[in-house]
Amino acid sequence: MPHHIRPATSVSDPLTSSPHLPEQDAILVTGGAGFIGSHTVVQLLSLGLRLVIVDNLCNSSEEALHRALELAGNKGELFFHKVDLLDGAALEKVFELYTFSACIHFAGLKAVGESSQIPIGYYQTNVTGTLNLLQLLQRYNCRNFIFSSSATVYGLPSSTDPIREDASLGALNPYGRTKQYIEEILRDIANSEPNQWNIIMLRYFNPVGAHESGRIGEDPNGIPNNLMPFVAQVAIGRRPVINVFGNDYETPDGTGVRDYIHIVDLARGHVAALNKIQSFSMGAHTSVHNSNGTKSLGCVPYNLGSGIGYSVMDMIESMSKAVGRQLPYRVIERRLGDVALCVADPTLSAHDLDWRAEKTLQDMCNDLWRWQIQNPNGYEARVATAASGTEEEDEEEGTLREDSDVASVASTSSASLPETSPSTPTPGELAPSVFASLPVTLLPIISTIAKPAPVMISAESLKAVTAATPLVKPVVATQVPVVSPAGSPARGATAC
Ligand SMILES: O=c1ccn([C@@H]2O[C@H](COP(=O)(O)OP(=O)(O)O[C@H]3O[C@H](CO)[C@H](O)[C@H](O)[C@H]3O)[C@@H](O)[C@H]2O)c(=O)[nH]1
Repeated sequence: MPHHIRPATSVSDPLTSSPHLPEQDAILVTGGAGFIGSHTVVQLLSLGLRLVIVDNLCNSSEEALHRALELAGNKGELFFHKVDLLDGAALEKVFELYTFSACIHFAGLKAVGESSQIPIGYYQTNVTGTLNLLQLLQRYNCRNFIFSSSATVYGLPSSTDPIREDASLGALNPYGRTKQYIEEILRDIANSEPNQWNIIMLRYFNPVGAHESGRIGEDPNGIPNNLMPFVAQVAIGRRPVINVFGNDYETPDGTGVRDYIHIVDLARGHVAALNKIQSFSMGAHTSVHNSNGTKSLGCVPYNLGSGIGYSVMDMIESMSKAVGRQLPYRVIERRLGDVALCVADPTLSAHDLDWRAEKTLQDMCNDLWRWQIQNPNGYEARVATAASGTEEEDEEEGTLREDSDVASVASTSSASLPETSPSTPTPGELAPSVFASLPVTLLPIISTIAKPAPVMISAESLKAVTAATPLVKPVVATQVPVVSPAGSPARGATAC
């Protein structure tokens, strides 16, 4: 039975508020408990949508889903299945339970360094996992798909200009190549069934920050690879000093420049993409055609970035402002594979998706700090691990403590918390329940997909029921590199 996103009242609807779904349909969200996934879930729930989350929780916490539902004011519906995408049989059980109108695919592994050490694991998890998912989507006739791609697919920028979607691709590591290959696969699939697929590939630049409530945020495993989670852990006192990877780049202050984007802006980008897909799904019912004459969107990449570049020193300065004291840093050698600058040209997203990044750098830092100070060890489920620390972490901190080459001394005691602005979920239509007979609870969680009929359990018993599932970390993003003197954002960019 074909499923379509319910047409809005007219094609010219701005479609910015709430994508409407047929009454019995749901949106499948893979990796929905991860950093980008959970923030997107808040946006979608706030619109009253029905979501089915599939996540193996290897790098995420179900607690994020509980909090997401709270943040959405208990709007919408959320069903969670702890399933690994490599377990095709378990995944199919999920497809047997619901009718999906669209899928947002976040799940995957995302650590650049690790991907060079275990490339087979990365190709298997990211590429094979995606193929399993796509096979089922095709079999169950859902051809509306949003993919978490990454600016990493661009590889080494050929110039210092902001990067457009038509730039050449050339990922530099196995992680990036999994994203690039999946993009190619998606193009092939769209071409194989003309006028049927609506696929949007969102190329994330550098997502940072947290929900403004401080309730959900990034909770990396072990030592953070990315700049801002590391900075936040220095701010909270879990690590002694920020390492600045080189200050001899061709940038205004010599440190690397990137296009940082607030996680909530990024999450809104997924709603914008869903709206775009909805308009084409509508086209299937009407005489609306794409500009190239086709009735479907096909497969289109969009950059999700601000178009503004900030240096590492800009980030440290803004985070210091958020925290209320100068954070300690030291300059060390460049990190292998880093580029000087990488910034998005967000023109196409603004034009086609009616989406723009709205939040400021200070918003990103204030919100990140709020999350970090309210959740010093991340989500509750990880407290035990974080508190004991890994051997690697202890070793590193020991080394760093002896290092005197720091710009200032960390002191968490003077930490200040930025003012909290209450979350204001977008009002939206409450979707009817998939299972009308089931009581609506705070978080209807279906834990067992081994049975054909869903079993709803309480949030409290969730951990007991969600036994072991190996594999995959939920996704997150990616990025790439532009420039500005400290505190003054540069539109676009110049050197690489
Ligand atoms: O401890 C750190 C971490 C990072 N940096 C610097 O901070 C900037 C941002 O680094 P991130 O690691 O936060 O982000 P990247 O842009 O390097 O990495 C992103 O882009 C990569 C591809 O280029 C991958 O996609 C990766 O997953 C994604 O996070 C870079 O100039 C980097 O050199 C530091 O100085 N110190």
